[in-house]
Amino acid sequence: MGHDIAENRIRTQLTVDTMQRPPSINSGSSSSAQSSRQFGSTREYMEQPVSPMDGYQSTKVPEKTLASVAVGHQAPLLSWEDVTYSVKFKDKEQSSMRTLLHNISGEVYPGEVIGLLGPSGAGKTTLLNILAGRIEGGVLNGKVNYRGQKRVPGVYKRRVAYVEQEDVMYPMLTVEETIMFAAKLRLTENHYTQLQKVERVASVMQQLRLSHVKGTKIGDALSRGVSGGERKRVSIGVGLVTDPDMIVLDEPTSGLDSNSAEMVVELVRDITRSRGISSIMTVHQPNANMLTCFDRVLLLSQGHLVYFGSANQAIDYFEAKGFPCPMRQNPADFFIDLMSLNNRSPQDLENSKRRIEYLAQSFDESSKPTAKLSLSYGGLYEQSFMPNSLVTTGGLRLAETFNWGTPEDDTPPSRASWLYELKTLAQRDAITTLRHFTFLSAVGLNSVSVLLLLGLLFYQLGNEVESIQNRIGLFFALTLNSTYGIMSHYLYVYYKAKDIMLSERGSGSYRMSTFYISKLVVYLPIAVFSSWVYFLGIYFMAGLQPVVSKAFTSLSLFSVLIVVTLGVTLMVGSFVGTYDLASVIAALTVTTWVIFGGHLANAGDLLPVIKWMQYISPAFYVYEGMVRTEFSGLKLHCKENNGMCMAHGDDVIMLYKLNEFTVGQCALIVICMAIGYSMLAYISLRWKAKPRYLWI
Ligand SMILES: Nc1ncnc2c1ncn2[C@@H]1O[C@H](COP(=O)(O)OP(=O)(O)OP(=O)(O)O)[C@@H](O)[C@H]1O
Repeated sequence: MGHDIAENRIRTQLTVDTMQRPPSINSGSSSSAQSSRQFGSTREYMEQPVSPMDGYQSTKVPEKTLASVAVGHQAPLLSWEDVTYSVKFKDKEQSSMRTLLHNISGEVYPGEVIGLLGPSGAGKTTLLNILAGRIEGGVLNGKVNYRGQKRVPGVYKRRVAYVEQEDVMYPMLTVEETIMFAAKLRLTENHYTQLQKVERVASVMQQLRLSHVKGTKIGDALSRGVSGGERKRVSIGVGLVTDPDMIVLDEPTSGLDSNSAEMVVELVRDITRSRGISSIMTVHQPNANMLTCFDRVLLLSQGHLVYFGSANQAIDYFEAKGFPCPMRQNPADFFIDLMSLNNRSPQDLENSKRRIEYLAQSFDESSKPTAKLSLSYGGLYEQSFMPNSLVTTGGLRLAETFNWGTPEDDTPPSRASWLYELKTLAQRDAITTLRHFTFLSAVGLNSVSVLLLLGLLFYQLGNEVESIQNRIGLFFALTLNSTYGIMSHYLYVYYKAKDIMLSERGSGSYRMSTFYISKLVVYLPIAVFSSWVYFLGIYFMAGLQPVVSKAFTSLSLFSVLIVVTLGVTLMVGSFVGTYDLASVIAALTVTTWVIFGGHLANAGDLLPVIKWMQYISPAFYVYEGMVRTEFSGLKLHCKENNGMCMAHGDDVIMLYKLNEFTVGQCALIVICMAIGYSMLAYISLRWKAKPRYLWI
């Protein structure tokens, strides 16, 4: 019912537009009406062969012209000309270039909402990413101007809010916290007081109708949170809180029911108009109501621009081309059908290819006169291009009153200070980590189970000769467990955080260094303190030497091992693209450390060709250091009939050849490794996570 009303609204609007259009423009319409075919359904006429010239003579001035001149004296916020994008395409035999976008031109004005529509694979996301400055790889040609000038990446990415298809947010934060942290990170403390940020967050939540769920967690597949529509609105809120010039949304309606989807699109339209910003969004299959929210639609098919103008007039335009929209059909469905390849038979496929080719070619021809005009900045359009009775949308009208200032005024928004940024990120990391129930449970369970298992297994070892093997085994078990435990727990949470960082850094939210250090600041205390719990518990349960300095030395060595392991975990996590591969590499690394840790093979008896691996294993130094600390000065009880008795712990050290380094040297080497691996982790992160976007 709602859709029928919307379709009628579009059609009614269409009638008004047609009546108001200047005679020169209307003439095309009337002649085309005669030439348009009369088929029962969209499908039927689409399967008919189309002559490339059929309807060509009746081409009207495209709506792009109308929309461009509708804002006559207003310069576009963003304009793009002849954008062509190709990627390397690997066939079985050879690799060649495949062009995904062909000479796409257009522009968006302040206060305007543009819908990017087309069938799957048409190139919508590709074009959107190019316009948002988020395209990586391939060859990009053409021109994109922001406020009439070439885009400056550092400025542009902070002026444009990009809402990804997948909502990348911390599930444990509430709606309010999510938007508040975005405000804290992206609104500098020099320009905005805390109160102003709070007010701004409240206003964004109100505008996006999120106030009633401000205390609800975002949630994810594992924990319940806000609804899909609300989550999408939070993503939009994160972008809006910085007051961007433009908001770019990739499939904001995907996965939402039609009511929620409509609400999202309507809100974007309202915000665009009330704030005088611009919006561009891809929508896979908008219903008729959503279509009315777009000031203009940009229709893509097979990487070609097929139409760019108002949705109302698109129906008329296509009718002029010989493709009337069947009554009662959702115009958006009609557009998509018109632009889709029909694979039902080779003949259908051929016909649909020719139809798309024809539509692309005829739009390209008819839109040429305005392409250059739309890229000019600040200048007045020629009055002769301006029809007297244009139907402008609310958004476009609002845009006329919007004043940009001059491009020279366009200084980049300043950044928060390094310390403030670190404090904010660490605060956010602390909250998200402490609310991460699964993670904390895993860490807690590991500590308690290791304490109980090893504590009971090696309970009160005593000073008999048999305790030598048990002591050695205990130190091996401790190094093994701590390294495996750290890698498995922290690698996963780091990957999740890295995904969010990559998305947030795309908008220039914060520095890589603050992200990395905040992770260390939060992860290290949790990792170290949780390991102390079981280390000290086991130390006393096993009855190791009750000397404070020995307990302290072993604990310190063990703590540094935790730090090194965390450093290596972050290094693998930073360097390797996927979690699956990283977890395999991490497991392999720990296995290698443990194999060469000095326990499984006698430290002094390794072949020279592999002995070097011992020296890169932190487990080796920590193991040697702990064994030396425990056994030095230890008196063992020899039984009378045991001729091979070792009465002193130092003999054990000699027997296992764990006397290559002093305890102090072991500690120093592991501390250097901890610093080295942590730095390598940061360098890997900078190198691998550095965006390599193409800019034109
Ligand atoms: N990096 C790439 N390498 C090779 N092909 C690519 C690459 N990126 C996109 N494509 C191809 O380009 C075409 C357009 O992709 P794009 O994601 O822009 O389409 P879309 O219109 O957004 O589709 P959908 O609505 O299904 O998301 C598709 O055929 C896709 O497979």
